[in-house]
Amino acid sequence: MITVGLLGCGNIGHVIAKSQENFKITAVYDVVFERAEAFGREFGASPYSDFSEFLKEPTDIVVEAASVAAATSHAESILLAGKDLVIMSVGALADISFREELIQTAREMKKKIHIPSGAIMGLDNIRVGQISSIDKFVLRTTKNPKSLSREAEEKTCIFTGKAYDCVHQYPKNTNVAESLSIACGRDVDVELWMDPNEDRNMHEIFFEGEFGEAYIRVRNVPSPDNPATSYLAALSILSLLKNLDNPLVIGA
Ligand SMILES: NC(=O)C1=CN([C@@H]2O[C@H](COP(=O)(O)OP(=O)(O)OC[C@H]3O[C@@H](n4cnc5c(N)ncnc54)[C@H](OP(=O)(O)O)[C@@H]3O)[C@@H](O)[C@H]2O)C=CC1
Ligand SMILES: O=C([O-])CC(=O)C(=O)O
Repeated sequence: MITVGLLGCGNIGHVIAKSQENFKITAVYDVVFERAEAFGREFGASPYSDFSEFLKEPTDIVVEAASVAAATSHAESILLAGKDLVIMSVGALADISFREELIQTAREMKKKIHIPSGAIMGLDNIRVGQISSIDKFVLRTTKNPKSLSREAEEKTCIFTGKAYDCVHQYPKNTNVAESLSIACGRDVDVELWMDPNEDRNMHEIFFEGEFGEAYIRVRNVPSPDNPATSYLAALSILSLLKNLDNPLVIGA
């Protein structure tokens, strides 16, 4: 049984807690301690108000499902505590020097940093961008204004530019832009749209290079408890955890 420490007792945390099979969430931490306590009571995990005490619990892996700020503050100490790490708030890795320091720490500690596929598909083969030339890479994300905590009467483009800038402006909505950038090895182009007639969180990926061309479109059901987050994002952590101890590795 894999033991999991959960950082962030919100929407994703609850989805994964409801489907514990080959893993058990044994320790939880949230910026609001009462939330960690309630979560601990419901799912039988120990709640912590002190992050260093949370790290002393003997867990194999910590799942960060909190915020870019949480990932930035705590990722290094999680690795230094000898735990593998799943990062959901991938925007934290947009800072290249921070990312390289984390990778170096993980290497020294012989630990892994996992970036789940999250709210998109195709991250596995998009890594060809690291070994082969890419001529074009665009992510177009379209969400209902509610998912962006905004209002709009018509379809409106609210951002065009590089992933690095987008994740800084919309850290709760465009972590996938950073996942794609890390996978393909370049700061990808991003368009962010809000559309009052779209009830899904849609991500379209346009990708051209030496290999040929690809177009991937996912139209995700928003999480009922947090419409900014696609339900698929939580499922992707579950599939990652389910396969962690499987000797058969698929889609690498
Ligand atoms: N990689 C991907 O594809 C995707 C990534 N995400 C990201 O995953 C993360 C979790 O999403 P979700 O569960 O829906 O978010 P929620 O807001 O529902 O839950 C996050 C929980 O973590 C808490 N939290 C925030 N900051 C901290 C902190 N510094 N320390 C401890 N707890 C903290 C929040 O508290 P409070 O509410 O008070 O802030 C909240 O209780 C988000 O960063 C989201 O942007 C989401 C979708 C896709
Ligand atoms: O869940 C989604 O559709 C994408 C998202 O919020 C993110 O990348 O942060």
